[in-house]
Amino acid sequence: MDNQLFPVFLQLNQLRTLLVGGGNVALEKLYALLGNSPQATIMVVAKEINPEVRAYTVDYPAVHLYERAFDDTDLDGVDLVVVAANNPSLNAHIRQESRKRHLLINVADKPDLCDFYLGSVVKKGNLKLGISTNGKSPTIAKRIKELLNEALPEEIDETLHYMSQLRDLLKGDFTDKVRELNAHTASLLTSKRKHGRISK
Ligand SMILES: C[C@@]1(CC(=O)O)C2=NC(=C\c3[nH]c(c(CCC(=O)O)c3CC(=O)O)Cc3[nH]c(c(CC(=O)O)c3CCC(=O)O)/C=C3\N/C(=C\2)[C@@H](CCC(=O)O)[C@]3(C)CC(=O)O)/[C@H]1CCC(=O)O
Ligand SMILES: NC(=O)c1ccc[n+]([C@@H]2O[C@H](COP(=O)([O-])OP(=O)(O)OC[C@H]3O[C@@H](n4cnc5c(N)ncnc54)[C@H](O)[C@@H]3O)[C@@H](O)[C@H]2O)c1
Repeated sequence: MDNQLFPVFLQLNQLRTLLVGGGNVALEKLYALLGNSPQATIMVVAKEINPEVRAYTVDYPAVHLYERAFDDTDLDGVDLVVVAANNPSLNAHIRQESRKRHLLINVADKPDLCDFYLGSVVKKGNLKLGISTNGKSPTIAKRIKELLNEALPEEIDETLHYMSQLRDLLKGDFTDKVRELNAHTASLLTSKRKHGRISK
């Protein structure tokens, strides 16, 4: 199967997300959503919301918990849907209703029902890398995350700040700016090549 996934980085803080389910898998999804986007507005709907979900979300005022069964009207006014419920026919129903409304949906661990997948994430300040294995092995995605976390220096964020300031100082048209920014960063690659860490 070829790899058709198109990566994007969502401003979840500007969107409304519905999470159906309040168990362990829902908690994992909340870690992923709020860990990256602490101001995300999330409506959690579940027949039973476990105490860990309650405890974790207490510090996030934009998360709203509703302990009751899912209703189709929960899809009104949301942008994104994440399902972590333990009921296959409910999953299929929410998938169908979401598509009718042109809402993008993720059903945890059910690639066939997903419009988008969650990825493993490496974060160093302003640098964020999303890792996908096209659904082949989330375990490998996790290992690559750990590898890159160790390999990338924390100082990379300082470099980003410096480059951002430099860009603001540069005069000239777009082409001139790009040329100058490339010239300033070319040494990053050549010094690594010299030390044999990047092969050509
Ligand atoms: C990124 C991460 C985000 C998150 O969930 O937060 C994520 N899964 C994570 C972990 C993880 N999930 C599972 C294991 C157990 C070991 C294993 O199966 O490898 C582990 C590893 C662990 O926990 O150590 C079980 C599992 N997951 C899926 C299936 C079904 C299938 O593959 O067919 C099954 C089997 C269920 C079963 O056996 O019944 C499917 C999906 N999981 C995805 C994302 C999407 C593809 C991402 C990609 O392309 O790589 C996709 C397609 C849809 C989605 O759920 O979005 C997080 C990364 C870890 C991290 O960064 O720490
Ligand atoms: N727990 C795991 O490690 C794991 C791993 C892989 C896959 N899964 C799958 O992920 C799914 C969720 O797992 P879990 O461990 O979080 O299960 P769970 O039983 O802890 O949680 C399921 C949640 O779905 C809610 N729910 C059920 N019917 C509902 C309805 N009609 N409306 C609203 N909420 C409803 C329940 O109230 C509960 O909060 C299951 O399908 C499970 O097979 C779980």
